[in-house]
Amino acid sequence: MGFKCGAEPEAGGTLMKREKCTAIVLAAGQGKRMRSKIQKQFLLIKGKPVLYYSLACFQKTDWVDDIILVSSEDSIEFCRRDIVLKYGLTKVSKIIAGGKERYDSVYQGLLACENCDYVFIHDGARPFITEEMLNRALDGAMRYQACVVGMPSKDTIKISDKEGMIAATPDRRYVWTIQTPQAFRYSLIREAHEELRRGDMQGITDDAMVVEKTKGCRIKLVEGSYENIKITTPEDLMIAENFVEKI
Ligand SMILES: Nc1ccn([C@@H]2O[C@H](COP(=O)(O)OP(=O)(O)OP(=O)(O)O)[C@@H](O)[C@H]2O)c(=O)n1
Ligand SMILES: C[C@](O)(CO)[C@H](O)COP(=O)(O)O
Repeated sequence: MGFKCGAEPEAGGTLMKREKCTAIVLAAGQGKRMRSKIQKQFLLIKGKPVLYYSLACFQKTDWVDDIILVSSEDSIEFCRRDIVLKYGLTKVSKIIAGGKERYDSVYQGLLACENCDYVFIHDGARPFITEEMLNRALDGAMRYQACVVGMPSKDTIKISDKEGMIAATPDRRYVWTIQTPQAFRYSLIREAHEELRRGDMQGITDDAMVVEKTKGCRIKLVEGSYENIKITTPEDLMIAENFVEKI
């Protein structure tokens, strides 16, 4: 153990033949903000489950070797029968149970990886990823060990104090809203999660934060897309219905 951040960017490009790339797709959340009886990742957009779309993108991307699907314990059988088998998602090598928090589900996914060199961590609630986006993220991870997709903020961002008063206005040229997938060299993200789990995971909302807090490596930002929304509240589903026409 003891991952060292690369001082200089490594050459990006294609994976070497022996290098293995695994996608961990998270679908173990409760979807409380969606206020729906069915977990939001299983709701339908144009007749197919939200979760299907990102799995299908990893499936068709040549250099993704396998997919680990993380679901809640009682949805494993549904995922196997009604998503993986139904849509012929042959790269899904394991369907495992997640944990209480998102970072617990990620950790279970990391433990399930076998002989993995690079890993994508992706929210199953973000259906609109593309192969180009995966390419940019992997290229960034190969150069910098860690790379996340996001988009420059279209809005002016304010930081508030505890009383709800404006405390600061960051320079918008440097403000990004962060999405998934987030791509990492496997050894880096596995060690980072293990280190932080020995300490305080409070307030951890993405995987880049885990690396920031433990390893201090520079993490590359690349463009995702403004369509790469996370299905979080009911109106997101209506927006998604429009985006899916373009796939
Ligand atoms: N314990 C958890 C929590 C979240 N997730 C997954 O992480 C992604 C992003 O999380 P979020 O949108 O917050 O999903 P939920 O936790 O399901 O939503 P909510 O916070 O509204 O309950 C989703 O694909 C969700 O299924 C997970 O696998 N395990
Ligand atoms: C990982 C993430 O999707 C990046 O935007 C986001 O942080 C997940 O947050 P949530 O609290 O689980 O919605």
